[in-house]
Amino acid sequence: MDAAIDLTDRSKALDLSNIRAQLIRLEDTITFHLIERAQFPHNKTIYVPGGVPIPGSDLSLMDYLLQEQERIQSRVRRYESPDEHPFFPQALETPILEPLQYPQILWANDVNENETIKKRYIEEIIPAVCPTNRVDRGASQENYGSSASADVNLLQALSRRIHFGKFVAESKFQQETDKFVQLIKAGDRQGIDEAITNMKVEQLVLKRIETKAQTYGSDPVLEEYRNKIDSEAVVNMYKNIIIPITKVVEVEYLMQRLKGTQWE
Ligand SMILES: O=C(O)C(=O)C[C@]1(C(=O)O)C=C[C@@H](O)C=C1
Repeated sequence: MDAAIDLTDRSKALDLSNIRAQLIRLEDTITFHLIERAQFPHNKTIYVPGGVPIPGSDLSLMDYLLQEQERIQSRVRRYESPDEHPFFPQALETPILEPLQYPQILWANDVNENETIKKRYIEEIIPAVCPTNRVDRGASQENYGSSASADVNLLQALSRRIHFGKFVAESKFQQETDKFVQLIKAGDRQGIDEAITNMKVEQLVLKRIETKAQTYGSDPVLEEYRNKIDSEAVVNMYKNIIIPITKVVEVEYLMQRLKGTQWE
């Protein structure tokens, strides 16, 4: 089954089972990128502005690489796609490719949780996945570039997964419009949060991600390559960071959903 979501077809893009299939596929991407990152030490220096001297920039090495990656990817339309959100909007350039015509799927909104995602990534995810109490004491200068490259891949995948919450929210709004209009009009963020929450689905996500971290994180043949990634850290990351921020995206998207509509 090809689970890649078709953003050129509105009804498919808003079908909740298609959206969830996309979230499931992104779990694989995130798990594999985590395994890539976890083979290197924490390398704290790459997250500190000026920690690694960069000619003409006082950004951290990771921010520098992320910004430059976004700049070049903007040229091939990455940020025209409604499921992509930049960390450095000011770095984006006019695409060299012709614009694509996407049907309107999402309502106009300016929700972008990337600052929060990056902060929690640096402060919580990386220390849990790449602990400093290793034999290398958490640093190896020769892996700075590789570590930052893995970070960029991971942050982009996490951002995509989390901002898919907008499609989930739009789909739920379509399903239960009257209920959401009332909650949104009342400014009831907590009520919206409760209405978009599905504990059963969350439990399934956590169970599945644990199995994936354990399975993908161990070599099928070589005993010494077991537990390439701490599955408990991965489950906690989903439970405490990814799912909660996805819900913030859903709630904040819905809070803007009535602008310019008949319900405003
Ligand atoms: O699948 C959904 O319905 C979502 O809203 C996504 C998600 C998640 O982040 O995985 C978030 C909130 C729900 O409680 C369940 C799952």
